[in-house]
Amino acid sequence: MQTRSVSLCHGGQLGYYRHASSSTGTEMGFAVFVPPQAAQAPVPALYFLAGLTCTEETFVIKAGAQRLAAELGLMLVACDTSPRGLNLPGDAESWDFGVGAGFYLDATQAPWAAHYRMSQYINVELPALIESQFPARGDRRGLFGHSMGGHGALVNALRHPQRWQSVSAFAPIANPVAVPWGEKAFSRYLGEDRSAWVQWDACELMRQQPYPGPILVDQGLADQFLASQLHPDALQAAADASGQALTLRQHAGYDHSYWFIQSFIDDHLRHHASILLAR
Ligand SMILES: N[C@@H](CCC(=O)N[C@@H](CS)C(=O)NCC(=O)O)C(=O)O
Repeated sequence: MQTRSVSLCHGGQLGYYRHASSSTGTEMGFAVFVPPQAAQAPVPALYFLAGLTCTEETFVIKAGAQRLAAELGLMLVACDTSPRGLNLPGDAESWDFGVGAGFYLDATQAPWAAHYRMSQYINVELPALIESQFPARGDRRGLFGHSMGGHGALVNALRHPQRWQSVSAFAPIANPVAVPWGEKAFSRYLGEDRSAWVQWDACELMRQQPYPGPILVDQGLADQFLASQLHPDALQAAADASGQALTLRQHAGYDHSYWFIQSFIDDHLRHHASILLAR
């Protein structure tokens, strides 16, 4: 692991790092905010998954999460949205597929399957690295994200509830099998057989087996992607059908941007803290 920079922030420490990832076969960047409480004892870590076109820097710079994380005693971890630097055919032709658009799944189709293994990365490799290099508890992890990363948080928590003790999402792509972003990515990463897609769709997974805890989702009603790509109504229907405890809050006037995230980030940190810091 290589340290790019470390800065004091709200009494804690914000660092940017790089490492050679065995999941992706590339160098991956990530950011960690260590709250001041970690000087006394290991703290819970809350992992953020960003949306299309973002990097590990986006959340750190734009969400405004560090102040309250420092107060609550939560570590924050932000990772990149895909492998980079591979130059696979077609990986840089569009902003919603390939570089910056890994969808937090494990691809099964060539040439993506060898490198686009973001689910393995966020579920296994990154927590192992974080818990060996930082004062993070291995028994209290939270997962949240935005848009493509909201999809990533929901599906990975639903698939691995034993790894993630809390989960929430901002404007998630809630039903990717039914929208253009999901269809484009899944048909290439997972192949044309749609039966393989359902294992990476939050609505489908929730109907099979609800997540064993409450889920918080915030959605802006002026979000430019709401009708075409996000489908929170499908998530609510899946929750109703499966008995999932879901708090879906819809906010008039808010769009898809980090101004929306910044406006509700405190509620998400408190949601995770209420679970991860409970005795
Ligand atoms: N590049 C796209 C927008 C992509 C986009 O909105 N990405 C969202 C996630 S889906 C984001 O968080 N962008 C980074 C930002 O707002 O800082 C466009 O030009 O329309």
